[in-house]
Amino acid sequence: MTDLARQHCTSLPAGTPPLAIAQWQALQAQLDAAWQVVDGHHLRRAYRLPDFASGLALVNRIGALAEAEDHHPDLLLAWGRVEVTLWTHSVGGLSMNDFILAAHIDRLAP
Ligand SMILES: C[C@H](O)[C@H](O)[C@H]1CNC2=NC(N)=NC(=O)C2=N1
Repeated sequence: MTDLARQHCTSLPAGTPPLAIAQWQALQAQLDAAWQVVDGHHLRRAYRLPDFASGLALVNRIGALAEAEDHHPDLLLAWGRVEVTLWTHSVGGLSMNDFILAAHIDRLAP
């Protein structure tokens, strides 16, 4: 298990700034290589699945993690595809919480 996957999301004080480039690059290196940082603002991973039901099951498992961590990705479900997009609304960009939740998601078998 990575260090990130041992951590849990925490509520961030008002005014917390988004992570700087060097900070998110170091965290991204600890995740599955499938995660991409898009526009320096959000974190995205796409999964290919054999059918709709497998994607729905993955969405449900990610949803349960999101509720447990009180940190919620946008989830796109299509036939054979799930896309997970994470950012922290309260900071207007990326925070530690995005990388912690991504590390927990990486522990789920797709
Ligand atoms: C009160 C509660 O902790 C907040 O609304 C949480 C819920 N889930 C969240 N999810 C995401 N992705 N960003 C947030 O800032 C966020 N805030």
